[in-house]
Amino acid sequence: MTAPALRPPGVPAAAQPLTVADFAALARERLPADVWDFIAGGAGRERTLAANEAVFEAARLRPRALPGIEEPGTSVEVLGSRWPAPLGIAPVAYHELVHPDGESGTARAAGDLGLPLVVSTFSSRRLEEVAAAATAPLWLQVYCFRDTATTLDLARRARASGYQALVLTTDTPFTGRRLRDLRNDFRIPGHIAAANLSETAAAGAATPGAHSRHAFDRSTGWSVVARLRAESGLPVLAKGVLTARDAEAALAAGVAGIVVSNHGGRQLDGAPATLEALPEVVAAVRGRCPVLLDGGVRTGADVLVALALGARAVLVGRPALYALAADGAAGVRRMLSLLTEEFAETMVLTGHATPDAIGPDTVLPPVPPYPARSHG
Ligand SMILES: Cc1cc2nc3c(=O)[nH]c(=O)nc-3n(C[C@H](O)[C@H](O)[C@H](O)COP(=O)(O)O)c2cc1C
Ligand SMILES: CC(C)CC(=O)C(=O)O
Repeated sequence: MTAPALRPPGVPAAAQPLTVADFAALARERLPADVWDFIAGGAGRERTLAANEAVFEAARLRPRALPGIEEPGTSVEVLGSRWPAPLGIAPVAYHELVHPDGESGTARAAGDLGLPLVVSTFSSRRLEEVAAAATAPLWLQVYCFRDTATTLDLARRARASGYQALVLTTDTPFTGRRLRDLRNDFRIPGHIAAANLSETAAAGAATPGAHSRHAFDRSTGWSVVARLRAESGLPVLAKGVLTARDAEAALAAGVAGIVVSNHGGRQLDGAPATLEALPEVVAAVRGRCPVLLDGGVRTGADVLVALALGARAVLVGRPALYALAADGAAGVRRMLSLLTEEFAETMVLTGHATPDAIGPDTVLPPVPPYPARSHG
């Protein structure tokens, strides 16, 4: 693995990013203000955005004295694949917004660590091109378009190019009310494309809010899961489930997995933090499918807390873009390595030799009031 070239000669090793927060600071320095706002921001008053991280920060871990673990095993099995750590990259649109390496760079980095990448419908590289760069599992995230042919075409192309699952986003009949983007009149720059979509389907995608309002199919119901499965032959996960009721509906529709997610606080402002919602969903699912979580995961200890409360694995969204902005594929590689190392160290300090052993007795449940977070 090559070291990231973030450190000019003469700059001490300590100046290297050591945390996701360090990557965020570098990204903020490097990105135009409106692009930063598009990525870092959320919907409405950004209460849910803030809560995602704050609830993780409020969690307390119970240490284990003399744990007697030389080297923990960090790998987990998800949908028949073994991941070296319970960690993957959530679908985020337009990686080229932050670095010319784009999704191909992210896929290379994830592949170097053997960790999965969920490619967004709004990838700035064609899903086939991303597959060519990948060496670890790829899943394709799917939005449902009013033009059904567009949706089904994505499902078929995913199968044809070796993707292992589809991730149906269920919380976005249109994009949330993102005040930063409205105030900035944010548009995706002209040289960056929604590369997976035909010219007709992509028309207007430069303004994501307006595009979603005319292009997304709001009449979509759970029957689409069977349709996507039949069209692609792939397992379908539902992303955006926060309640027992929706978990039941997803299972009844035949999903292979559930991602507890509030879309990084970008949809319903006031929705629970994902870590708050996780126990309700896990209890409803009763082991019938793997439950993943995204939203607010920023450290390896956060990964362990999510596993303790019943997640099989977690996904990170913004951290991938921050790391890509900071140093392209090398940055993403370093960010994923840091999280994996932190997770392994936290396993030892809490006395866990394998992820399966991490149970609810490992954490004291987070207690409000949660610390206030600033999101720039
Ligand atoms: C800039 C940005 C773009 C996103 N694009 C998509 C997308 O295209 N499809 C999707 O399902 N979720 C999308 N998401 C949501 C992420 O998949 C994920 O739910 C969220 O980022 C997780 O929270 P985190 O950023 O705190 O890790 C996006 C999030 C961000 C920040
Ligand atoms: C282009 C957008 C629809 C991507 C998205 O889901 C988001 O910005 O949260």
